Amino acid sequence: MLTSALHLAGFRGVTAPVAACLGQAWARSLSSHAQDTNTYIQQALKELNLPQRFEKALVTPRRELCVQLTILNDNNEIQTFEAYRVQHDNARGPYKGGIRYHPQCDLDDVRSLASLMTWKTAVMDIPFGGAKGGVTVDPSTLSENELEKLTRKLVHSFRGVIGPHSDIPAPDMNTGAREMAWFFDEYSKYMGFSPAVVTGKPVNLHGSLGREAATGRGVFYAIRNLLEADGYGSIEGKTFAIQGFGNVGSHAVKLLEEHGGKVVGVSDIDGCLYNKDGIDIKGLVKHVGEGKSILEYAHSGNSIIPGETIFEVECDVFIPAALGAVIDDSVAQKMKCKYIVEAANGPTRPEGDNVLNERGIKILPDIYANGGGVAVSYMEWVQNMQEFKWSEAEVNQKLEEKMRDSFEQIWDIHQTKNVTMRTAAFMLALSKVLESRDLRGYS
Ligand SMILES: NC(=O)C1=CN([C@@H]2O[C@H](COP(=O)(O)OP(=O)(O)OC[C@H]3O[C@@H](n4cnc5c(N)ncnc54)[C@H](O)[C@@H]3O)[C@@H](O)[C@H]2O)C=CC1
Ligand SMILES: O=C(O)CCC(=O)C(=O)O
Repeated sequence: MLTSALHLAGFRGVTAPVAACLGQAWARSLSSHAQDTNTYIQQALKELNLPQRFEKALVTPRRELCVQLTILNDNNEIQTFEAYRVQHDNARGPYKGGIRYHPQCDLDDVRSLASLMTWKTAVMDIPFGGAKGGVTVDPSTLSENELEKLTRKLVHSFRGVIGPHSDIPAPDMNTGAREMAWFFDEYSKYMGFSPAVVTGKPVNLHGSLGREAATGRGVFYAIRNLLEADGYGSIEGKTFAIQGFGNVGSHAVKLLEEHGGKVVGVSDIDGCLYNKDGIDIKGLVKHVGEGKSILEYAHSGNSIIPGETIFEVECDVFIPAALGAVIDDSVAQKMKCKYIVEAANGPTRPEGDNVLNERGIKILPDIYANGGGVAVSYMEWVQNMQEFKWSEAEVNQKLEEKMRDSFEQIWDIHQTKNVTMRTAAFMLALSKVLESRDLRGYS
């Protein structure tokens, strides 16, 4: 595959993609998040010895949709929100990627996340491209009724560019099965029954068994593969610290605990819990499931420390599982772990990445480590298309195989080309996307 990428070095030029962003200037300069992702693309292109002329086509999204959503809130007042769908690349298949509800979500953020999806689906060898969506909203300030109205309005605005064969959304931060059910229902009102328009749906509404836990489960397999390949042994007795205890984080550390791992630090938006002897994760999952804050779990040896000190917790593996761009150079200097496994999207900034590489801290990158979610989303889509249902054991087994196959390819490039695992993963992804573009005759 590397050979085919090198062969592509001589291939004809690539078209400037079609991009249309309503309401915001298309040509505005890229700021932090998107530029960070582009830096990693540039590093991999250099290692592949591919000409820089590929860069523009690979970093530029093919389409951007920016809309304003208006809802009548519970007090009968009008509220408006910015929403985005960025379709980055579809050379390998329909656009695919989650929808995030977050107060700091903006176009730059979504651009970066959409690009990461293109590379992630390629690394995971799933026949999809990459996209991402987001709404600038703090969902904790809205009632369930208001969130439902917002989600249905989103479908109304996006329905022209999404579809089971064109662009398939999924959950991301602050969205889950409930929002996906509203999404499926609203889209089906316009287009007829279409369960495959969105993945991550409730199991009783055409969702896949295993999808809810899939990203965290994939992170668990990723850690296991890494420790084994690097000769560091099994998960048993190793220590872990995690930022983020939502869908991805909680499922990942629950499995780590079940396999003998000791989770010494857990942080979320409220703060950080620390216990050098290991936090009882099973108990914490139950506690948080009852709607309580992790900080109310400060007993039996658990102490509360400031949220940002999670990065300084001594452990074998640190898992960022919340927001992007949290590990910059100054945070990277303070980290006391042997490995970082990126469950979040884009948690490490390039300058932080450099520091960590210099310090010998090994990073398993997001485009592989959190790829379990989209892998099982693909399985959900396949089941919807076939009107068939697989057992949870079948789904988990296929996920485990996918995580192993992709890891082996990344590890092989990492070892043979003497590059970081991040660069190896991007080299793998770029070569696949470029090959598809070539085969399709993009010029
Ligand atoms: N849900 C999915 O299937 C996938 C999610 N991801 C990524 O994983 C990450 C987490 O996503 P989810 O678990 O789905 O979101 P979630 O909304 O279920 O949980 C987010 C967690 O992050 C915490 N958090 C938010 N802001 C924080 C801050 N400033 N400091 C510390 N903690 C903070 C929240 O308290 C919560 O525990 C995101 O980067 C997302 O893009 C990646 C692949 C798939
Ligand atoms: O499940 C999916 O389709 C995409 C999930 C996602 O947004 C991600 O992997 O970052």
